[in-house]
Amino acid sequence: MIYCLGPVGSYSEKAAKLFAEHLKNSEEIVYCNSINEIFEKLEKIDNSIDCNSESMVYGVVPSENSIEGSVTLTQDLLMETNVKILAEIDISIEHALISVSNDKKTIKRVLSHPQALAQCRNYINSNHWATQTMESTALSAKTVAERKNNEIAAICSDANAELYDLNILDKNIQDYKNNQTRFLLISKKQNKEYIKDINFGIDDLNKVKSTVILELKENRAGSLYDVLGEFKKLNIDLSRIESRPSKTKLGTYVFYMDFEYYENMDELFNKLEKWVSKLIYLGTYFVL
Ligand SMILES: O=C(O)C(=O)C[C@]1(C(=O)O)C=C[C@@H](O)C=C1
Repeated sequence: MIYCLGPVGSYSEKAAKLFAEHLKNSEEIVYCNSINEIFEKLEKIDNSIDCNSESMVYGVVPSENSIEGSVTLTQDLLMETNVKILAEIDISIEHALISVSNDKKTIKRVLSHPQALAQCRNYINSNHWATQTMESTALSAKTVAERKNNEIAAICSDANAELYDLNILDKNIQDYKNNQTRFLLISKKQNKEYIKDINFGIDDLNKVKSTVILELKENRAGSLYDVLGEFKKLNIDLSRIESRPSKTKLGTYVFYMDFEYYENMDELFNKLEKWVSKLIYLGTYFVL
């Protein structure tokens, strides 16, 4: 079973279907109303079941977009809940404008997920439309269909036009044409060795990476440098470093780091422990 942001027609559903192709017995997709709900559902699960079990429960969440950057809610919930990352996939996002109206001139307000509205900011501003945020792009399409109002339109994938019987008024409307969102497959599990549990049919370790969240012990000159030095000494290539507020005090941060496969994580963690007060290991996982 895979929890993802619904309803039918969301980009998260598309990601969930792609992940499902690699998972045994996990074709069933369960639609949630929000990203929070996905994490809440996973948190409640008994984590003693093993990854190959038919009852394994997964979640799919958006983590990062090429125009807007991090999906901060997902980043925060990764830190605050006890889930692990099992795989990652990047999806091309092409937004369309859809409505019950078949004339763009009647539109006064556009509905969508905040990430999608932000990805189309210039387009929306140039048309002088008001905006309304929704929990997902597909929910905005569903809402537009239900309200039957010529003045509102949804920003979502063009597939929603057929799903909700609406007209496509414009296609490929995001401000930068090459728009991609990264999605994560997550589950609740303690085991450090997921990579051995799940068979994604990938042997290439170049397609494996790890993510940790670190909080520095001290705020002094060179404390981040010391942490980065441990990666350098072990010759581990970092692919992302991002800071988020620690939420304990203004001006204090935690660091999210993605890095290439390294066979001895305990060795790395032992070295990092000297410099960090918190180390959350989010997993070693496949890039599909
Ligand atoms: O609303 C959706 O369809 C989603 O799956 C969410 C989401 C996101 O949160 O980034 C996914 C892809 C797009 O970047 C816009 C919205």
